[in-house]
Amino acid sequence: MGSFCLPSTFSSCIRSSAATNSIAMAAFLSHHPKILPRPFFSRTFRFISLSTSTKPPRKLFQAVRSVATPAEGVAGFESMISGTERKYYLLGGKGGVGKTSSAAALAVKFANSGHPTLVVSTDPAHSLSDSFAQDLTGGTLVPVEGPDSPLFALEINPEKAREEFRSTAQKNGGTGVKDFMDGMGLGMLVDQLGELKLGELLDTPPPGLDEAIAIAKVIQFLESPEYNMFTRIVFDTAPTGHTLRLLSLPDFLDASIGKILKLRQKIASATSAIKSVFGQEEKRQDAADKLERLRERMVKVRELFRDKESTEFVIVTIPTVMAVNESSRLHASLKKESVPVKRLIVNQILPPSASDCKFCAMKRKDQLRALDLIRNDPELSSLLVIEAPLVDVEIRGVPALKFLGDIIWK
Ligand SMILES: Nc1ncnc2c1ncn2[C@@H]1O[C@H](COP(=O)(O)OP(=O)(O)OP(=O)(O)O)[C@@H](O)[C@H]1O
Repeated sequence: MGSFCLPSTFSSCIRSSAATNSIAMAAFLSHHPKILPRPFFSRTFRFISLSTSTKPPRKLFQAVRSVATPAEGVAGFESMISGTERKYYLLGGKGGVGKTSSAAALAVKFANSGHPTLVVSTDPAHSLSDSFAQDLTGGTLVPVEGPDSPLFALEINPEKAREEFRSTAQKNGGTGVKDFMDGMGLGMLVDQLGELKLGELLDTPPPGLDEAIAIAKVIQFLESPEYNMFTRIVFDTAPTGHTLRLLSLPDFLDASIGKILKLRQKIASATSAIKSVFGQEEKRQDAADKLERLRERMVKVRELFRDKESTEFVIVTIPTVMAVNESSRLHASLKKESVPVKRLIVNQILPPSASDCKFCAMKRKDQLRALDLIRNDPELSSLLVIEAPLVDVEIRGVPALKFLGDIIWK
């Protein structure tokens, strides 16, 4: 009999029956015989069962099913896969609640539904590689093996990008920096920062640089033919604070660029007569044009984040008072930024207990209270709540993500 143990004082509490597991596994495999690599067959997926008795298959499937509380006008997963125009899904929430697992599972589900999909991590502490059990580091597109349609992953590595930036700055006396930033779609910022000491700037990176790099990648998605094939793009975002900075950065850059342009205009009108005599007028105009183009791109990114037709932010949480409160604040901030939010995943829910496990019963009671809090929260009650169960193995690799995705996304 397989068992799942909480701290040793409670170790007698939680058990899952091997029979139950094998039923779940057999059902899973009968539907998806091809996708499992050999070693996976030896693994079993179990939902924590608080009962010591073996449940019949039908009961098991009730436990396996996630529960979606309908919110008015929010359709299920079918609506997420309908249409071949590109859609963006951003998943975010408090640290450790299951953002990466839910995002990776969604990406696998999209790819298995026929959508060439890209999953991007903008969390400086990446865990996509761990989630897919594949090395996805390096800052380039990496194909993920397993799904029916192409699935690529990209971990944006702000520290590595900053390092590259710093070393080119040092090696080439600054000239290589422009090429690097051009590659990131941010070349014009270098022109603007030209007179600043970049080396010093990067030793103490200004707040928002990580997000600027992530935004630069978003700009690439919008413009580069390399990314044209993707009809679904899933973002695994950093914990709440970073995400909000990421979302408000286009506004900030747009405003800053606007100010720079205005300032330049003023200086230009004072000096243009002199400069044109010395042949610098054309160069100045060219720089202003580029800045204006960058500003336009920022406007595009901002519009993208707010476009109800193409973008949705999914909040992921767990049933604890702290996580629910943070989700409520996150939704309020996203609303303020006019970012569309429809769904709330409540992850890691314990199933009802049939045993006398006091620890589990108390934990579940707490969780039910938190679920109640969600139902009565003015920010969260309007969202479609997707309840996802706690499983007793780590969700790693495509088969496991497919399994989780089939539970959450329907
Ligand atoms: N429903 C679940 N049942 C069991 N374990 C889960 C479940 N969801 C997530 N986990 C596990 O919880 C851990 C954290 O999950 P994950 O990395 O997806 O969270 P995160 O919110 O992305 O974390 P971070 O904020 O650190 O990036 C992982 O070990 C993952 O396997």
